[in-house]
Amino acid sequence: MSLEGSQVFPAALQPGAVVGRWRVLGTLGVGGYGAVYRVEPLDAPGRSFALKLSLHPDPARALREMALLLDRAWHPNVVRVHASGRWPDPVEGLPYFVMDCVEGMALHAWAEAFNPTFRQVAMVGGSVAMTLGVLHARGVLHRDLKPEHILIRPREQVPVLIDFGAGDQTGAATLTTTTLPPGTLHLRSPEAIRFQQLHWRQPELRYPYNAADDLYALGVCLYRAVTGHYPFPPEQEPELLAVAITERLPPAPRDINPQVPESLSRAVLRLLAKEPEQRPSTGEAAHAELMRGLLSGGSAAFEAHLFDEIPGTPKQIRRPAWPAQPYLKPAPRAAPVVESPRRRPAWGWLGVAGCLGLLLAGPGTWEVLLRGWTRHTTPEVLETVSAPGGHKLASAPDRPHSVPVAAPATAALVVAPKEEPAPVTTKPPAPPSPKPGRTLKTATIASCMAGMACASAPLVDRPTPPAEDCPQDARAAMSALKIDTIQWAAKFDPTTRSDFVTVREGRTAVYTVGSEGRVRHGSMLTGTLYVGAKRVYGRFTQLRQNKTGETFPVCIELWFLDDMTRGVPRSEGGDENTAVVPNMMSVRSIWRYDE
Ligand SMILES: Nc1ncnc2c1ncn2[C@@H]1O[C@H](COP(=O)(O)OP(=O)(O)OP(=O)(O)O)[C@@H](O)[C@H]1O
Repeated sequence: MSLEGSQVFPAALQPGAVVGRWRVLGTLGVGGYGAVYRVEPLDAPGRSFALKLSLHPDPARALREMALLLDRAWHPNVVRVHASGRWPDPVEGLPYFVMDCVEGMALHAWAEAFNPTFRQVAMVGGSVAMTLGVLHARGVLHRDLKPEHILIRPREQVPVLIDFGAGDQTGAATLTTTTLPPGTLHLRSPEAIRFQQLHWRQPELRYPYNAADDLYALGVCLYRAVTGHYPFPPEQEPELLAVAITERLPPAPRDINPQVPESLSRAVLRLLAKEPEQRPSTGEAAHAELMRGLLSGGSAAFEAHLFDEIPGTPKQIRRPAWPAQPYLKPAPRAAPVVESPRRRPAWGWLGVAGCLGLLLAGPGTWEVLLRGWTRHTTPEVLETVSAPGGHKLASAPDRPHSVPVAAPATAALVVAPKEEPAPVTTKPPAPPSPKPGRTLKTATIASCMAGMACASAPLVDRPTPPAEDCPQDARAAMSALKIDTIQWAAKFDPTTRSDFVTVREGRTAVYTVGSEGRVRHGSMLTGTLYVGAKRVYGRFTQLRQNKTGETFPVCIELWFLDDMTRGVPRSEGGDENTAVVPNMMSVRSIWRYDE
């Protein structure tokens, strides 16, 4: 392959390409930050290593990951680094480092492909917990633990942690430019999400990520391994997912897969406790809990295999079903997570958490709660936050930031018929209605009447949304659709003849006008609107192709052609949550959402 080609596509090196003194043999994976290749040394062919080539010229993240792996994160269960450099220019090029090539499978894939015993899973989980314990004691946090980052070597059944790119160590300057470190929503702890909801108007604040967050993520990984499902379905709308993580108790693993030994089920659920202080306090404590049943009398249950095999098709497992109503019980804040009440919820559950949460939560949460409220009018609706079409099998796309390499190049461009959020447009010249603040006040008064002390919601202008990189899969999809460098017209409400519409902050959908690239006229863009004092900003992350219903990840923003600036100027009217704007506006594809 030519050097020129390689320079342009660091994520697509072909076998035979040479990086420093390493020859590429194949691709192991492509994540949001780096492409990982199987390589061999030019001077010692036949030995396999993994080379992670940064997709970004800024060396900060790669250097930080390397420094962690070489120094404080050194551990037998953590991938080891052997060499580093820059490519193609040894000084100015993209940073890369070379590590052990872990001949293993991601934890969830291993669980399903090998159908190990609960003993083996408990040992693997315990080993990861111990490793985290050691790292935490050294001040190292992984911060992006997920099944894809726990590789299991099948022969020895030894877990190896990879991808410390989001990792942190005490004393290091923060690289994070967002409230939360890079990560995946369905693995975020409830307290991290609550922090973001409380402080969404202060993007300069950084969540103090800590050991309890890593242990929560381990709980999610183990839940996925022993049940075949994530405790909260990743394919849910992000707002619903966030509410579920903060407010709902997942079913015990044993309720999904009755084979899970009681003690293991309890240990996994403890890792998922809503409050960090209800989780094991250290990795070592988590290890002890995961091992408890193995060492006591009930160890026979640990000899069972995770899943039943489908008769007549050895090696094919039957994944346990996920209940249609998984979250029947609200999570009372500060109650032990293992003691889930059977009662139907009363008004009182909106208590202190509801009061504070409703007053201070981010727009997504407001929107979700409001939708529930207006549709059902009783608080019981908040019990059912499962995905509209029920929980999908865990093999459905998990939305990791890494794109599995085995998938075809168009893997991100999946057909995923899924209920979209209703557009939040309302027709002018009617005044903004219903006013979210009013509905929320009703809800808030209800919770205040339950005896809680409540303050009134602050009415401040929102800062512009924080900067954010466009994920790799969205870039690939936009290139494939041939819309990566264009701006085109869209309408908030294609059914009205009005020139202006009233829009509301939160989840929204707009419709493209005219076809561009491979995108049809009338395709739907879904995303989030931010209502500022002068302009309305919009970030759209999914495109649904008109007629075919195919969905694609994208990075598209509202753009105003007249002044060539992000966002659409507000017309007269509206309030802090709603704005009157032209129905027809421009959108443009971007590779980074800027502040
Ligand atoms: N040392 C390794 N041995 C084998 N495979 C690896 C190794 N390191 C990474 N991989 C594979 O490459 C994929 C991407 O690597 P990695 O997660 O480090 O990249 P990233 O850009 O930081 O990803 P993310 O977007 O998840 O943060 C991994 O999910 C894994 O499948």
